[in-house]
Amino acid sequence: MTNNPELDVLVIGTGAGGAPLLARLAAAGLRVLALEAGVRHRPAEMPTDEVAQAGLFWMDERLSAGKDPVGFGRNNSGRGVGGSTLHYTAYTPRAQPDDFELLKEFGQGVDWPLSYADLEPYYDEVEQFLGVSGPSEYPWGPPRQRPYPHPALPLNGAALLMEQAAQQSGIRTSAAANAALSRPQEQEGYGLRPACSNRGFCQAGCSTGAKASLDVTYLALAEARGATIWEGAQVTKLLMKGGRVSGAEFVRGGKTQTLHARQVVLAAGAIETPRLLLLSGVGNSSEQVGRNFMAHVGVQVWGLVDDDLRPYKGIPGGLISEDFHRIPGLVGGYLLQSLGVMPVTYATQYARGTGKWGAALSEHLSQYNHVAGINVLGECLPYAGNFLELSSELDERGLPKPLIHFSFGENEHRMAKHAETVMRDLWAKIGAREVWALPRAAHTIGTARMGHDPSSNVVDAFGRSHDTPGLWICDNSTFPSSLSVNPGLTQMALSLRTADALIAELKA
Ligand SMILES: Cc1cc2nc3c(=O)[nH]c(=O)nc-3n(C[C@H](O)[C@H](O)[C@H](O)COP(=O)(O)OP(=O)(O)OC[C@H]3O[C@@H](n4cnc5c(N)ncnc54)[C@H](O)[C@@H]3O)c2cc1C
Repeated sequence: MTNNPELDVLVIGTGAGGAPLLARLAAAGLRVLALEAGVRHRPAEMPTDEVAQAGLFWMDERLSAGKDPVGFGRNNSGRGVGGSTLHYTAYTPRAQPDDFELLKEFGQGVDWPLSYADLEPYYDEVEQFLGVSGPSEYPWGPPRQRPYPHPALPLNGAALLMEQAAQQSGIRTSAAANAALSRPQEQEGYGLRPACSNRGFCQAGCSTGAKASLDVTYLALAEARGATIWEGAQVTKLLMKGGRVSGAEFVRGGKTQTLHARQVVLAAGAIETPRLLLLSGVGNSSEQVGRNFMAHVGVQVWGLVDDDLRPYKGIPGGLISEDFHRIPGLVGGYLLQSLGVMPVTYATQYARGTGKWGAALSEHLSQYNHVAGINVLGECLPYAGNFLELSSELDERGLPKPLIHFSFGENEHRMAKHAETVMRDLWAKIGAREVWALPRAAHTIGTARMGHDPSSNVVDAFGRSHDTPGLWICDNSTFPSSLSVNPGLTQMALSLRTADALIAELKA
């Protein structure tokens, strides 16, 4: 049994929510420790081999229900020091101001309890710190305070084709903001991160440190400033004392241990965070824990072309269009992004999306070097029927598995259809021989929503629990709406904002 009464803050999870906050708290001189279920995956130990890299993903079984059951596992969440950023594509667009005000604009969805202006300084800080590479001019959203710290990265084969097709269709595109370096950058606590070598296996882990996963950026800074990270430590319960959260019980090296702290930050992601809250019976007087689960409309459209594209090569996240940020008749909109894809991931997505198997699948995969993909991230509204609950099935620790109910609503179906038509047209423009769509939902969002009203939200606008002192939540679970962009940058900005509120409270 371990006990450390001196700890100011205990952080659970070291992904996009946990890591920036850990660094900020440590830099403020607070005594902080993070418990991370996964282990360290150092860049030099990342083989260019998707199968060997399965350890980057959260593979414990999650049960899926509903009309559009979400495929978990390698599809959508990470496990390791750095969380899902170890395998993210590192697309880092900002949300647009109106993303935070869907209800005001459409009378549907939910408004955030904060605005773009509240997040803007944090967006800027994160982009500079990670070393985001991006365009000097970006056609969408408000003007930036400062340019991106590095020029945009080169486009891969699919991105070049998408750019050509979009030009013919009158759709504007731009090189995307991507948190991989186009020039070397010194990183406190890590050393020199080199420029990206275009290896292309970003989603199997970057082997050079060029991609800004959080292990080589905010977590390196956190440790340099005195934070402690315990890897391989899976929290199984939040502990209460005197009506407040006082620490956590966790399993490390086969032993059950406990740690106590003045404040606890839950940053375990949008599935494990509500699961832990429900398992512990904490923070749920609103009865909203687990509710409002969202996953982006993520349909992909692929084209078969003559060019030898080698889809595994180059930056997988290169080209973007936000021309469909608003679509008449729909609530919200979507962005278009070019794809790069590794072979096993592609085979899995193709088999899942088309139901093809055996000889038909093998035959299709023989053309892998000639496939070009585009995908969308579209707004998903929060629905009462989309939620996480504890299943009666138990995992190997004897804890209930999470069961996630998910069905797209009318808006999501219409958006996916709209996007599919746009993308099919794009591939038709450049003469693709065959075009097919893979329906998909992307990212895990919602389940511990932030908002002003304690009766319908789990945390406040800073991530502070409405009903349980000592508890903060800082991960994708707190998003009130899905936003029509990739969630990573917004999550890191929120993390710094939560850290500032926490520091203010601890130092008051
Ligand atoms: C394939 C893929 C590509 C992506 N690409 C992009 C992209 O290009 N751009 C973008 O913005 N976003 C992208 N994302 C999404 C992005 O990675 C996530 O939105 C973001 O990392 C979520 O942050 P989080 O803190 O909520 O969770 P995570 O980053 O997943 O961190 C949660 C951490 O908590 C740990 N944990 C969980 N339970 C426990 C427990 N009980 N005890 C201790 N530790 C625990 C986990 O191991 C994990 O390390 C991608 C995601 C995937 C899956």
